[in-house]
Amino acid sequence: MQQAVDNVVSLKPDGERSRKLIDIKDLSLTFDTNDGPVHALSHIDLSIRKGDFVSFIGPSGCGKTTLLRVIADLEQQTSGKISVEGTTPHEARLNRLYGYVFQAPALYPWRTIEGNCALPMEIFGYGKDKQEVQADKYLNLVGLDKFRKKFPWQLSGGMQQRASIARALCFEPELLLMDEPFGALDEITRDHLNLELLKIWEQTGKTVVFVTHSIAEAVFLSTHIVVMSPRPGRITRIIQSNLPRERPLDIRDTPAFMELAQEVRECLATDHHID
Ligand SMILES: Nc1ncnc2c1ncn2[C@@H]1O[C@H](COP(=O)(O)OP(=O)(O)OP(=O)(O)O)[C@@H](O)[C@H]1O
Repeated sequence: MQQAVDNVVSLKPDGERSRKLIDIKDLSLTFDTNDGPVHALSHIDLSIRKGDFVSFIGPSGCGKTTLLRVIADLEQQTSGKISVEGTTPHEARLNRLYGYVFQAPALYPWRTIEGNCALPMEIFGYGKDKQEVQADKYLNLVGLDKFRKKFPWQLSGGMQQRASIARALCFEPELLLMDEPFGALDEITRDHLNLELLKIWEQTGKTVVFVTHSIAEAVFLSTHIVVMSPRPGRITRIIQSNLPRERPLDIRDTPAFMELAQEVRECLATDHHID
């Protein structure tokens, strides 16, 4: 059964329904390859409201990254419609609506952490002073203020990933698109960055779309969990979290958390066929 995020209650703290930021209707994407067509996305319907934290979860090849890339205007759909803040993804990109965090931090080794953070702002034509103020603000937010003059190779993997989150935030995009940002990190660092990310989400009120393979991570972070399945890539279920917004790590030991994780696990198992 498919249920759009839009169909479940998504309330702002004052009780009002927040506005739609991403609206996807009957969207499909087929890649033409030498081995024939690959149906990466099939009939996707999804609405994401401002302030939501939405995770895409599903087995390898179910189209999570492709869907994120369509939102980011890095891939074009074959059919169907998508709007981002009421415009095309292309216009949204030109309007600097989103910051994108990749699985690998992708920092330039010859630039300092501060210099890496400043890069998108340079491209967008920010003045030097503004670049400094913004880099300062977001390096502080991710706890890297003391490392601003270091080069990426002088930092741990987790710190590099925090720097790439600061880089994605420093031009104040409304939307944060994150493609398995913590997938390559050890569990302790990952826990720590999950907490940091929730804190940033609370403090900045951003909308986050997050790709993960981890059920625990999806349940811990999200307001909505989008379960996907492959061949063709499609949404099989959208689960709204009933967990409180405030989430210490030990929430994972509560019955409510475990029940939700079990629900996601069952959805994944139902649709996961190994060929
Ligand atoms: N540029 C491309 N050209 C051809 N096929 C592609 C391309 N990009 C992705 N695919 C295919 O589309 C399908 C969906 O890929 P995608 O990377 O979105 O899946 P995913 O769920 O993110 O997988 P993973 O969890 O392994 O990262 C896969 O079958 C993949 O091989």
